[in-house]
Amino acid sequence: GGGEQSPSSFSSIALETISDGYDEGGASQAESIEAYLDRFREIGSQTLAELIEEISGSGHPADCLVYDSCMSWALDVAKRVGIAGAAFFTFSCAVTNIYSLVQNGLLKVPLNPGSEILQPGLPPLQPSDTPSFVYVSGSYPAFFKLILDQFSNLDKADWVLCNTFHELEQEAVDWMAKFWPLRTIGPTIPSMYMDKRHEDNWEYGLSLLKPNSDACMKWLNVKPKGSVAYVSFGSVAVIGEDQMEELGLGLRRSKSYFLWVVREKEAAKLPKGFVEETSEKGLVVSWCPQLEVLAHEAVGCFVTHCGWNSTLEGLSLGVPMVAVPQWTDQSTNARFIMDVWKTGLKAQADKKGIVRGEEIAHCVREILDGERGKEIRKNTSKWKALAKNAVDEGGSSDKNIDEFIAKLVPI
Ligand SMILES: O=c1ccn([C@@H]2O[C@H](COP(=O)(O)OP(=O)(O)O[C@H]3O[C@H](CO)[C@@H](O)[C@H](O)[C@H]3O)[C@@H](O)[C@H]2O)c(=O)[nH]1
Repeated sequence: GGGEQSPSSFSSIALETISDGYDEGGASQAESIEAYLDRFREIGSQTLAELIEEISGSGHPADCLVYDSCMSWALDVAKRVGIAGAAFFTFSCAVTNIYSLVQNGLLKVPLNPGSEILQPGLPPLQPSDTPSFVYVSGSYPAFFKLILDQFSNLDKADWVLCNTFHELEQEAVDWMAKFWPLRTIGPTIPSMYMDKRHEDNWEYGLSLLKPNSDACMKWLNVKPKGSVAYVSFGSVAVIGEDQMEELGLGLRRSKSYFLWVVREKEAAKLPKGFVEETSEKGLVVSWCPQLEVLAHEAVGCFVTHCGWNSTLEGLSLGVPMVAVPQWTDQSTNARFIMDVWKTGLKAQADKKGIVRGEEIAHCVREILDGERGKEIRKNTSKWKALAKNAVDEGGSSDKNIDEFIAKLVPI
């Protein structure tokens, strides 16, 4: 829930809704996150079972329930009504692996701040490279519990699907596949940006907010190739006022053009007069068509919070990244961008956890004009090709999807 725009086109997929128990007034009526999640589990289990029943009466009964891995109760519903269940993980496999290692006790929390983490399926990591729920002990306990609960009944899942591709995360995928029927099926990016096998498939079919598409594309169309830094922090992150100011300073100081997405709710934190004073080189919008923007040749780098979708999009469309992680899984994604895939630079935060304007300007400059930028662009081209191959006919993700579909035998 909570989306401000309704789904536009789902092509062949029909969209149904179920009640989460908060039909009047929405989730904000709940006393706490815990209360919301409890009621969602309780009411959702009933309403989801009813929906599956209803569908069974139609000409196209459900064979399998693919559920967001954070709704572990949905698997119990699938089993109760006698259909297959597939957990869909929307994080990277490395992140999912870290969470599973915490859940089964191999990785003990709180982490020892000084010691390197050496665990199966992962490169050596610093504690601060793990998701914030893990390394900031005691933070967001309700979310952390939800995250660990993903594994509570996972042994009963018929499939574990991950939005990644084998070549990208071989170590984590091979390790986790020892325990679960795990298949990589990503990147789940619309076909026209990848293999182009599905001609109408330009969009996810769901946009969280309404993009200012015309303004963005018109602005980009007249900018030279590789001259623009695209800046976005996704749909959730709440940026501190100090950090916002530093971002503004950095963009002002960097020599490049910038397209900066500042969600409406965040706009009051923009430095006073910023939009007017920088209008020669910058455009600030409340939401943009991100895939279209990343695919535009004017864009030379992506300053990102490293949400997993943005990370995959940047990597698959071949855009070098400046990683400015905020919380949850983003710190892990940032580490992989910088040191494993080598498709970007991680902007270093100061002692207060703030990335200064100087640092942002420096990273953007390095990527657009520096020596390291050249090396990074070589790597981004490589990963772009590998991502496309994975979803194209006969690629690793394509084969996994075929296998999943072939084995869905109606009962
Ligand atoms: O102006 C914009 C900005 C973003 N997007 C899209 O919005 C999505 C953002 O997704 P993501 O990068 O994953 O960020 P969040 O919305 O912040 O995602 C949450 O969920 C992710 C997946 O579980 C986690 O990895 C993140 O840490 C968590 O914040 C992407 O598809 C973007 O293309 C737009 O279309 N227009």
